[in-house]
Amino acid sequence: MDITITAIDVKDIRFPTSRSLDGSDAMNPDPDYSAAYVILKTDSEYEGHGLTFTIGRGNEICCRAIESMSYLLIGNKLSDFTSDMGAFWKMITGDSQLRWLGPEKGVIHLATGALVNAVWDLYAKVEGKPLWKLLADMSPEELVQCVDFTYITDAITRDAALSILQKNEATKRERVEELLNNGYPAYTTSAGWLGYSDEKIRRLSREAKEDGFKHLKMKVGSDLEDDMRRAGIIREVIGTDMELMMDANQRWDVNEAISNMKSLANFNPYWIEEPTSPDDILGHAAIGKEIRPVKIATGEHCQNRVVFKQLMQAGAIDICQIDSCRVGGVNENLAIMLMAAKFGIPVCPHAGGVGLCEYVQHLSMIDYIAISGSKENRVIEYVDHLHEHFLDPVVIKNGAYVPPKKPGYSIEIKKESLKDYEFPIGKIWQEQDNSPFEGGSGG
Ligand SMILES: C[C@H](O)[C@@H](O)[C@@H](O)[C@H](O)C(=O)O
Ligand SMILES: [Mg+2]
Repeated sequence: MDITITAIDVKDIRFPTSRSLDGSDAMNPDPDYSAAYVILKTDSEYEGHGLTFTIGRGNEICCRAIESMSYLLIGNKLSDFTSDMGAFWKMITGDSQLRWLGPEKGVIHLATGALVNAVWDLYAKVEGKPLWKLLADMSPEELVQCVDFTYITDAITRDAALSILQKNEATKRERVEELLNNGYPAYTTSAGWLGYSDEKIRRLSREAKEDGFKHLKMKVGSDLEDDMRRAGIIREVIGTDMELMMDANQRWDVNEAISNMKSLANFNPYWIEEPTSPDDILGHAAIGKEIRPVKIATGEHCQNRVVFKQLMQAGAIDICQIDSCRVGGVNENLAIMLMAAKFGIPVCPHAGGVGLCEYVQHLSMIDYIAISGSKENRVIEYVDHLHEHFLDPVVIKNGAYVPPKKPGYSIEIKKESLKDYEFPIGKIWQEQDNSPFEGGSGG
């Protein structure tokens, strides 16, 4: 079937999560989880949905960027894109006037992520498959065709990527079966938000353990004494057979990160995430040298495959935290996961936010099936917020993501939620208490 993209709807969707301090960390004390949300309309019954994640104010800027890019899609047939997904990606990031705003970073790249993912959602729906399966059914040649290797050939060539995929081809089916039986392991961040009281942290840590999670992440980076006290509470509840990860959300300078992690090492952290600026490749390398065996994790603010490449080349990261829509969507994440496989670095995606869990499960699954071929030392972040707004929400069983079965990229938000949470006209934002203009969450 061939369909044409006829129009693009963009919506500014915001959830007032700052009221309960869900998602709070040392850098971001009051996030309102938000989505610059896009719907690709077609001349058929199919729609492609996509979003990029922000934490509130400025979400409208992402929406405007998506609108500015939409002319690149409208009027095109889906098959114009799907016949060569790599060329599609080069086209959508290649408009010279729009590219000037990045290139391939910041708001314009967040907008790219939303649009690229919406095209993949549409493609998967038309093919009647969940995205992970659509990718799993591609031959190594088809999968490698989705990747734009511009700027990364010094780390991975098309041929090197192809041989990684070919090596895994014969055993792909076994891993699909294994995934369907056991799912993909998750870790939880739900217990560790910085704004939560000690009682709440204690209760949620206990629940995480009872729910079968083997890894839990806490926030650090506000005050060292406070971080140590909270780490002590969590360790007391989860014991020593669960891994504890720490996330500083870019709060520290390089030397500060080293000295604080020397103190926090007493709690045996598995990794420290975003210890410093996401752009500081040499800084991450320096921190890693001083604090290993604690691992260095980063990626949720890593702007594109080029920075990931350098982090890997410099031996600056031990854990690669891809983000589904910070970079340019599925295609660029395939490039990053292929590089990670080449460098032997486990991919543990950033999730949570709104819709990020729904998205990244598909990416980790294709990583396991076709790229790294392994689940060893790999976990997907899981956060228990806002899933009720999705038509095909994630399912977690025994601390693992259950592979989605419905066609698409699992990112479609329910119509009523799109209406109620649209900023500033939706009913949630019209209620006085939530108004950002009245001393509410938006400040
Ligand atoms: C503001 C957000 O909730 C962040 O704290 C969150 O994305 C976090 O860094 C994470 O790793 O989940
Ligand atoms: Mg983080």
